[in-house]
Order: sequence, then C-alpha cells, then structure tokens
Amino acid sequence: MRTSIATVSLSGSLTEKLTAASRAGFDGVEIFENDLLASPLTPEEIRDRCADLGLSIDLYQPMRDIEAVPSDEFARNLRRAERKFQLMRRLGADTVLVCSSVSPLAVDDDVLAARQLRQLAEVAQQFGMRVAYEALAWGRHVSTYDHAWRIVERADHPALGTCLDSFHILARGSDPKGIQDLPGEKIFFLQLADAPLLAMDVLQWSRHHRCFPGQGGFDVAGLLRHVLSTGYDGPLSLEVFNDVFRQAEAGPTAVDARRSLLVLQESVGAASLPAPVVPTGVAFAELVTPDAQPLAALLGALGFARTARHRGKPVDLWQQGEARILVNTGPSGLPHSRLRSSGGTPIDGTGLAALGLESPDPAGAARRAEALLAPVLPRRRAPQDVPLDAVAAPDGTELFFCATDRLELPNWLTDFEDLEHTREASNVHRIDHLALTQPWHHFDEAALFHRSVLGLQAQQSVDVADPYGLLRSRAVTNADGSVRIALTVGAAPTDDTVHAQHIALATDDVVAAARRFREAGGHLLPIPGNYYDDLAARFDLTEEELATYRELGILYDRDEHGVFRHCYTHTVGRVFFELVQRDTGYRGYGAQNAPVRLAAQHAAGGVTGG
Ligand SMILES: O=C(O)c1ccc(O)c(O)c1
Ligand SMILES: [Mg+2]
Repeated sequence: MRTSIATVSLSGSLTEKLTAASRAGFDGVEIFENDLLASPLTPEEIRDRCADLGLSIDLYQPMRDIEAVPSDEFARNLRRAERKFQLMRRLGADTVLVCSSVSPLAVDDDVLAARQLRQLAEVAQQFGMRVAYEALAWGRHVSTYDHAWRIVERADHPALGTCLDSFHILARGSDPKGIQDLPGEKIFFLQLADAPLLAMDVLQWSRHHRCFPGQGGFDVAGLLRHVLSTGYDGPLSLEVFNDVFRQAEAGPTAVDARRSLLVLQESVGAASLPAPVVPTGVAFAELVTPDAQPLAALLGALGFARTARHRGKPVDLWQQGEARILVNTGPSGLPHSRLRSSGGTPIDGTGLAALGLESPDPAGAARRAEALLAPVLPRRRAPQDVPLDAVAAPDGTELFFCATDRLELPNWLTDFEDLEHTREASNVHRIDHLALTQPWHHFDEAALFHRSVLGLQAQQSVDVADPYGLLRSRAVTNADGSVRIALTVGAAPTDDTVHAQHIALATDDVVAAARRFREAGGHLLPIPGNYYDDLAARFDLTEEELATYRELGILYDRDEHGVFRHCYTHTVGRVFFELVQRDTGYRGYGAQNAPVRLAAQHAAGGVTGG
C-alpha cells in the first residue's frame, strides 16, 4: 500500500518537510495550504521538488466552508475553488479535501449541501480533479462520517467521494463498522491519526493532541480493517496536528511516523515484518564516564566487584549476582544523537550509553529493528571484537542484543578478560529496572519504539510532580518483568541537559542492602521526616519498621499484589542507583513516592528525572 503524510504533521519549511518525508520512505504527501502559502517556491517548483524526491502529491487541503450556503455565497465559493483547481493543476495534484462547513452561513440542509457539492465536483471534473468530502468532528451541521457519506451518495457525481479521517470518526465515538458498507471506490482518501483519550473540546483535542497510530488510545487498526474491507486502495496517509511534533526536528518525526504506519500495516496483515523477538532479561547496562573513580566507589559500596576488563578498550565489567554494569572510560562519550534533542548543548560526564538485552535470537531482533527503521550499529567495533547485533534507540541509547548463555552464538563476555577479585556476599541480585529520561520531543516515539521494535508491553502513563515541573513516566516491560524500562519525560520543553538515568537493583532485603551500602561509605538520599509521618497515617506499620525506614531513607508503597520498599544512592554525573525490594509480585515503580524523591534530589543538589 502507498503511504503518505500531511505536511502539517512535520515541522519546518515546506522543503524541510518534503525532504524528511522522502528520507523516511513515504511515497507521497498531502500538501497543507498554509505550507504552500508560506513557501517561496512556485507551485511548479514544488511539483518538481516532490518529483525529485520521489513523492507524489496525493492531496491538496483543506478547502473550507463550501457547501450548504445561500446561492450568492456559493457562487463566490465556486470562483474561489476554481482558483484552487488552477493552482492544483500547476502543482500536479488531482484530489482536494473539502471539510464540512463550520460557517455560520451554512444551513442544515442535506439536499442543498449535496446539490452544491455536485456543482463543485462538476467544476473539479472539468479540471480533471476529484473532491474528497470530510466530516470535521466539529462541523456545523455535518460532523460524522456517515452523514458526510449520505450527502456524497445523494450528490452522486463521479468526481465526488468521501475522505475518512480516523480522528474525527473515533473522537466522535462513531461506530467504524458502518465503513464496511461504503463502496471502496467512493472513499477517495484515508487520513490516519491516533490521540490520547482525553475529555476535552474536540477541536482543541484534534488540533493539539493528535499522535501517530499506536501512540494514543484509539483502535486505529480496527478502523483500518473496515476501510480495507471496502476495497479502498488509495494511500494510507498520516495527518497529525500535534504541538510537540510542530517543534521537533522533521527528520526523526518522519521516521517515527513511518514506523507507526509499518506497525499499523503489520497489525492488519498488510505488511510482513520480521517477527518481534522479545528480550528475556538485561545482560548489562553500560555507563560512560570521564573518571571511573566515583562510579567505582559507588559500585563497590553496592557490593559489586570488578570482575573483568575488555581486551581492547578501557571498559570494566562490574558484577554482583546477575547484575552487570560496564564502566567505559573511553573517548566515545555519550551517544551523539542525544545532542540533537538537548538544544545542541554538549553533554559530557557520566551517563548511561548502552543496554544489553538478552535475546533468544539476536540477529532476528536486529532484523526487526532495522525493518522498523532503527539505526543499525556496526557489528564489530574493532577487528578483534566479537560481532554483536546492536541498534540505537530514539534517545541514542545503544541496544545490544545478547545471548550470554548460548554457547553457539557470539558472546559479548568473550571480549572480556577475567580479573582477580573477591566476591562479596550481598543482597543485590540483578537489575530490576532502568529509568531513562527521554528527550522532550521523543517520548511518544520512545514508547512506540520499545513496544514495536522490542516487543515490550507499554504500561499506563503516570504523571509525577517534581518541585520544578511535572514528569510523565511510562514503563515498558516483558511478560515476566525480567525487562522493565521506565521512560520518563518532563512536561515542558527544556534545553537543560538533565537527562537523568537510573539503574534499580533488585534485592530481597532492602534494609540490609541499604545498611551495607552505608557502612561501605555510600550516601543514601535523605528523605524528609514529613514523609514518614504520612506513611504512618496511610499504612499500618510498626514503630520499629518506621524508624528503620526513617533512618535509612527507605520509601514504601503497596499495590494489590504486594509491597515495595526502595531507597536511592547519591548521584554521579547523571546516574544514580536505586535499591528495590518487590514482595509478592508488586508491579509498579513507587510512582507515589517519586515527588518526594525528586524533591529530595533537588535538595541534595543532584539531578532530576529518571
Ligand atoms: O483542523 C482542521 O481544520 C482540519 C483541517 C483538515 C483536516 O483534514 C482535518 O482533519 C482537520
Ligand atoms: Mg483530516
């Protein structure tokens, strides 16, 4: 199927939008009138530019407030339309979108609307063009797709059809089943958009909060199935009005958009991609730092031992139980792509650069990632290195697909040489979860990426108050919880470089682990006494328990499955650790406690987020 994107979905000049759409692999575009008006290029130059980029112009839009108006007004509208058909001829576009009128002059009269749209179609036909009539969810008299279709049917003109837009249909709560009864050849165009389920004015919802399919709460795939069942064979076109995408760089947004369409096509059986290979665990987390000492001290206090060193690079492996942390003091630095999202401010210091994910089929995982437009990283960094499959996540984090315990496959551990060390007993067993603060413009993209590329399940988004802003957090996990990644973002754009990341370590005794950490010279994040007074009010805890938590800065939460106790270390660069004890299947991440933690970190002068 052909894929298309409306220029309104991307930021920048028309030229930038077209270039981004083409690079991401779209076949065509809808040209939004304002983008054309603001362009210094003539319509012929735009046509040529699109041709050079391999893009067809699938739609020109919108034409507004045409139908169901008094005859003198309609005569003016026809003259206006003729001008636009002339323009479209110069552009080489043959389909125009007419959205249902919002004009106070429009009357509630389907017969008149049909007659006037038929007249418009007659003129369009003389220009060799077609009119696609779309119901805006806030149209004055026509606001549902079935109503727009009845008018098109009544007008009965070969150059008049309907445009279906998933946002308007699903936001109105219309039943998309009825689409099956439309003749496919009368659906002239299909626009696809998703949106988070918000209770708000539908026009505002549409103009500010649309997102790409799979990023919101609508069943866009269900709607698409109905449309395809009619025999519709026009383009699948994304039309997304979104405040964030208007500010984000067009290139990455266009890639996000194409990925969304690929996944949508896959879900309705219209595209076959390599199957998802769900990761089965966390092999390692890699931190880069200009100075290993502070991290070494922190890891040592957490009970980690330096067990091996990379044969060719200044990378040390620290291990405790199944938790493995790589400390890289090489010149590579943090992934370059983070720079683009942080307003160009160079990022240096200590941060998380890579994640190793255990994969039942590393090569298969990389093939799917590549098919879904993730940048594939070179398999071998140096001639002597083991070849490893790796891709970059939207925030630049490198994801390695590992087969740590599979002897027949390349193993990342063979690049490491054992060091002499003494293993210390500790209550730390493995990595419980990773919390990665996403660049502001890439949050929805990140959730879709982790879901579609890695096959993880996305949990509900939660809002967390920070003293200096609001954070949104969404976890992606595998079925047994052995891979949990919490994606976090600030609510406001920032050119700050506070991309905090944290690594949560699972322990079966957080009190013992916290004590051990402190005795080994580690600093636990102090939590205000008010928090513990509140805990005492909310939960039935013994005085002794409370006193212990208060002493160590341990936070407490409970869900229907079990109890969660957790505490935080001091921060190095942008990285800190959390010790977590999940009892009897607690599923969350202590979101209830996050505001207190964030405030405590601000007070301690540490970074925020994560
Ligand atoms: O918000 C609007 O005005 C608008 C314009 C054109 C469309 O196709 C649409 O869905 C909405
Ligand atoms: Mg639309």
